[in-house]
Amino acid sequence: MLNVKDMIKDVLVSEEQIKKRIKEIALDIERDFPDGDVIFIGVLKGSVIFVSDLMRAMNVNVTMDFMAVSSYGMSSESSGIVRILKDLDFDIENRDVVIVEDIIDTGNTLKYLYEYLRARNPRNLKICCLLDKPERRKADIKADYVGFSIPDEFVVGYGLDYAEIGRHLPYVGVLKEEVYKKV
Ligand SMILES: O=P(O)(O)OC[C@H]1O[C@H](OP(=O)(O)OP(=O)(O)O)[C@H](O)[C@@H]1O
Ligand code: HPA
Ligand SMILES: [Mg+2]
Repeated sequence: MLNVKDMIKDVLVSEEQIKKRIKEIALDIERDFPDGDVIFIGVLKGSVIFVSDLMRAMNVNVTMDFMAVSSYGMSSESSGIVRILKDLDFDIENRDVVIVEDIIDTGNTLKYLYEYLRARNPRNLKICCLLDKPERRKADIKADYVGFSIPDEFVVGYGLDYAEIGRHLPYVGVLKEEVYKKV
């Protein structure tokens, strides 16, 4: 059986780099919300690993909720259509909210989510993403907290998948092109 590690071309962001950057992002969020009581909204499934590590780096109270959306499905190309598969459990009106995502690629997912959650009148609505691929942007959306800006390559690991493969890797790696491009 093909090992996921044989599908990786290079390690783009190492486990150590991720750990260090998460501490810095946590400090930035604490600086913006020193009283805590922030709601982190993780976007399933890709952000699960990031949101759980980021929460544990926080020294103020945070609560978590999740939304499930999907636009990529089993492909490496965004369909452009964002489907909500699970909505929030909690009311966010007048609350300080941070959407926590693994990656902004075309921006379609976050643009949709941002507008959707803005309509519920939170006091603050921020976006935090581990990875940003600015070259690929189609929707006009920017994150307030960014872990790493990366080139236009399809990556997996640390929550990110290709057809559900690779989420468990502790680092972010570039997928070999032959895995997702039919030649
Ligand atoms: O900026 P975009 O082009 O919209 O791409 C980013 C989104 O795509 C991926 O999710 P996916 O739909 O693959 O679901 P998953 O998190 O369950 O893997 C990723 O986790 C982001 O949510
Ligand atoms: O590079 C990526 N990898 C995994 N999932 C993604 N969703 C958008 N871009 C990516
Ligand atoms: Mg995915």
